[in-house]
Amino acid sequence: MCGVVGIVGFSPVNQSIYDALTVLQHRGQDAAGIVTIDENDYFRLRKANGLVQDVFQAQHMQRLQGNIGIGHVRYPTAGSSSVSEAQPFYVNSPYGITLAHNGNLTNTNELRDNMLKQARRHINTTSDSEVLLNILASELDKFTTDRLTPENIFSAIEHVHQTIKGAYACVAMVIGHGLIAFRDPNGIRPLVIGKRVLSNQKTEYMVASESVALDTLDFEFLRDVEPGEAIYITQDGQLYTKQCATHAKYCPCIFEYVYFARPDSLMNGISVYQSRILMGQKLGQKIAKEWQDLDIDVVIPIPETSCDAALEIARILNKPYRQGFVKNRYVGRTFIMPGQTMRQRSVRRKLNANRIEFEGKNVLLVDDSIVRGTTSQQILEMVRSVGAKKIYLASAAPEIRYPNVYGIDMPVANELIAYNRNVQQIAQAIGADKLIFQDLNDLIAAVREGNPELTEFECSVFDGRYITGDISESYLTNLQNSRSDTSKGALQNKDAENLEIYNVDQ
Ligand SMILES: O=P(O)(O)OC[C@H]1O[C@H](OP(=O)(O)OP(=O)(O)O)[C@H](O)[C@@H]1O
Ligand SMILES: NC(=O)CC[C@H](N)C(=O)O
Ligand SMILES: [Mg+2]
Repeated sequence: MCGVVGIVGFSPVNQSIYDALTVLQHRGQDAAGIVTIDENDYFRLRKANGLVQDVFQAQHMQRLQGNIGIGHVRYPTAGSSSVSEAQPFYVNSPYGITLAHNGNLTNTNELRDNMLKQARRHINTTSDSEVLLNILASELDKFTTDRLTPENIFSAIEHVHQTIKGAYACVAMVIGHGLIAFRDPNGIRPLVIGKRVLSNQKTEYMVASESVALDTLDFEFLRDVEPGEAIYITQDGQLYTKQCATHAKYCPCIFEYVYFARPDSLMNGISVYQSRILMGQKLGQKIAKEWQDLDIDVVIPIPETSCDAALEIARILNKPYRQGFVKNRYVGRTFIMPGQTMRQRSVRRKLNANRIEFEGKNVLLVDDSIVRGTTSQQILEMVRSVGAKKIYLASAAPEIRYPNVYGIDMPVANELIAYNRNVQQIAQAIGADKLIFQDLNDLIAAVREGNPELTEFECSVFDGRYITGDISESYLTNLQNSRSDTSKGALQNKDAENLEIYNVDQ
């Protein structure tokens, strides 16, 4: 669930893009990149594996000159996690284009073949985002004029929408022109736009995955970029917008609200924080109804994302809410780490139990979601070892039984703890005395309450329905073969690092 940002300003944007990426860090911890256009119309690029604070040193920031730029934090969901697949990507023709992408394409292989056969474009990595950039480049290349008009750009995006499938929220820059941003016709991945009016009345624009990036930089939130819509902001600050898809509709990813997004973001008109409070409320009511005679002493969240929901559950159940775990602030999110071994090792380093809150008590632990069960298995073991009597577990999201193909790295059903198991069997596998999940209808209702105009959500991990209509059994089998934890490990060991052609180490 990468994070993207783009700014068209009237003074250097390097620091602002850096700051925006730091507040989008929760969306991707694997690699970060910034590209700017300097006053001589050269791209200036720095990207590498690591957190934002590690990737950009003073010497990189000084080189990232220019008043227009884009940035990316990466959580790999296609290809490898090698630095050669860090974003933004660059292509030199036409004009010189760079692009950063959040999401995942579902027809990448076919597109890659077509690019080679029809446009004679070679793609040097296994990244779907490099394919996407080449499709955009190839569409822009069809105009023979020296300068593209806004209509040319929108027409190119229309064709991009017709060609690619899947989820994408993108920012791109074209030398001599400006910044382009666009969102897939289902609006699966988020994208917002904001502005900042300077004292000389000039307006700077910013697009970002989450509104929290606008807040941090004192940009005024304008609105969500609509599904299918494209935004074009020229290098001198003129804003153009157009709906570029014929059947655009809102079907945003519900997992953004469950886990990915920051609670202080406003996404598709819905406060993420409010949706989590409501998830807690609904689950609290279900627990009160179904576990009437359960003797719960205390409600404890598994930090960090579950805290908002857990607090509300405690309120509904009229039980004390306690911080039973201490979270190590120097360990990031475990779910978005690339391999299962790393995820497993990190849970124990990240969370430690406060014995006093557990000893001799019946505890209700709350998590926002249970995916592979990595967190809950280890946490429950730890909680038992510090003397908890009974351990009950509640998940603010329903059982996750299906792979995701739109930008969440859960490509294989049998890696999911709920796959082929009923609630009792999951409880047993995790080691819980009792387990309860949110109902899907309640989850949808909790999120929808913030914006009742939204009628559809992308819920495939819960119900196995894929909105783009192109996900077959054989697609999922291929995905399993290429992206399971075992095959990813093999790729990493082979030669993914050698794919690099741009040396970005310095
Ligand atoms: O069942 P699993 O495969 O372990 O995945 C689910 C867990 O992973 C996430 O936490 P994470 O540590 O990524 O981030 P957080 O601090 O935001 O909760 C999520 O909040 C759950 O706790
Ligand atoms: N999580 C994402 O949005 C990933 C973007 C892209 N598919 C990549 O793997 O780099
Ligand atoms: Mg968590």
